[in-house]
Amino acid sequence: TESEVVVIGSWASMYTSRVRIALAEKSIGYEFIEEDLSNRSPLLLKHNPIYKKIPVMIHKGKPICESLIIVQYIHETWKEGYPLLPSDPYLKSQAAFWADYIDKHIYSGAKKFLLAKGEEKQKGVEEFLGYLKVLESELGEKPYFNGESFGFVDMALICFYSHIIAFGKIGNFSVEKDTPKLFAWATQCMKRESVSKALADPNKVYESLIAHTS
Ligand SMILES: N[C@@H](CCC(=O)N[C@@H](CSO)C(=O)NCC(=O)O)C(=O)O
Repeated sequence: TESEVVVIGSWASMYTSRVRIALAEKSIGYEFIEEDLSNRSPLLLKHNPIYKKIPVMIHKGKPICESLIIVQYIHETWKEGYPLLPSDPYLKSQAAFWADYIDKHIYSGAKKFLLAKGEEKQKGVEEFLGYLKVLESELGEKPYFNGESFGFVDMALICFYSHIIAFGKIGNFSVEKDTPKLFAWATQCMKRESVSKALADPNKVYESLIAHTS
């Protein structure tokens, strides 16, 4: 693979979608390699020997791992075009805080109820909705987490949207009813081609989740 930019990822991986959104916002072309995590490729093992996870971005032969770090690398490497992070250090710190909050709570929170039954499941769903409500109150009346324009935190969360819809099917909650502000925000983000082209179909995500959690 001699393309200048290569992404090793998967259609079902929200973290991979994050990188695809960032590259699209910067109009950077790349080669995409679909990884089979049940049978990892030598390329993945070579370029992410520590975590053996996707996504990995390979730029001029050198690997960058961890989706938020990849987005920051893209921001710093391709300086022209759409800004992926605020230039102000304080605003950048707040964006990093909320992206970190998302990565600490959203997927791990969902896993609590995806595999649970009955009382445990209900408790897990309430806890998960609690994390979404914290994000909802952080969003407040702003159109985007970063304020007036789509930015780093928006990218960090919207990549989960198809999964959150699928989680709602399993956990019997509705984003539209339970977190209406997030629903309105996501609907707005989905109008961006960079987002709509990167996210998996929620039904496909749902099918793969129940296949893996039944
Ligand atoms: N913090 C990392 C998480 C990547 C990840 O978990 N990727 C998953 C696929 S997406 O659900 C993965 O590679 N899982 C394989 C494994 O956990 O072994 C990031 O932001 O890039």
